[in-house]
Amino acid sequence: MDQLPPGITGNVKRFLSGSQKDALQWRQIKTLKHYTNAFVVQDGKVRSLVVPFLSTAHIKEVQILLGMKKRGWGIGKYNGFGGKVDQGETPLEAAMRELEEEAGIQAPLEYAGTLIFLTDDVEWAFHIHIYRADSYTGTITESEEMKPEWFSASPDTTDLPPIPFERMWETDEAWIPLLISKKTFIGRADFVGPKDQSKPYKWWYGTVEDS
Ligand SMILES: COc1nc(N)nc2c1ncn2[C@H]1C[C@H](O)[C@@H](COP(=O)(O)OP(=O)(O)OP(=O)(O)O)O1
Repeated sequence: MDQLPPGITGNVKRFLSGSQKDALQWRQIKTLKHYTNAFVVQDGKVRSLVVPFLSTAHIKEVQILLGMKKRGWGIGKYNGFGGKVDQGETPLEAAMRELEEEAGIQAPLEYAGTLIFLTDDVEWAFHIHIYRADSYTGTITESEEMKPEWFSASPDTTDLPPIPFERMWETDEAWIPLLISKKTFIGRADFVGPKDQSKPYKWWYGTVEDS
């Protein structure tokens, strides 16, 4: 196995890695702050596609709920719902709280993966606990922080817009497919540049193997 980036542990298998400039090293992790990010991924309608001269294929749509961040860190970007883990909370409790505060819903969240992000303007490493759920209860409601919207993970079969990767954090495109296909993942991405224009220069994503 190739050398794992600092902060990545466990029985992992590399899925994708890269760098803009090979000479640059991983940033040093001085302190970690814990964050959450929660996604609802649900089956949509079953569509029938007629394949000429062959048969009719029945394709199930997959839909993902994202929120457009209206303020603060990552403003204007689409992401899952989440924020800092408060003192005395477990990451799961924080994820449930943030999902309710930001999207107005409750969901049976399950652990999906872990991401570590470092960047110029912030001296700590973001340790993000990612969760997903297949269903939710309550009414999806826009909050002061997030504007929720459904997107399609199977764009040819639906009227919903495709996942807006061009308006998400760069490198999200690497792990969102793992989240959707329920493969537990772990990753790290180091960014450079000022806050709203920071770009990844080194990244590593892997799947977590059963031990
Ligand atoms: C590249 O960096 C990031 N990528 C992705 N996909 N998500 C990220 C990245 N950096 C941070 N995040 C996530 C982690 C959290 O879910 C939010 C940030 O949380 P926020 O700063 O809004 O924390 P809150 O507790 O909500 O802050 P308030 O005090 O403003 O409520 O973004």
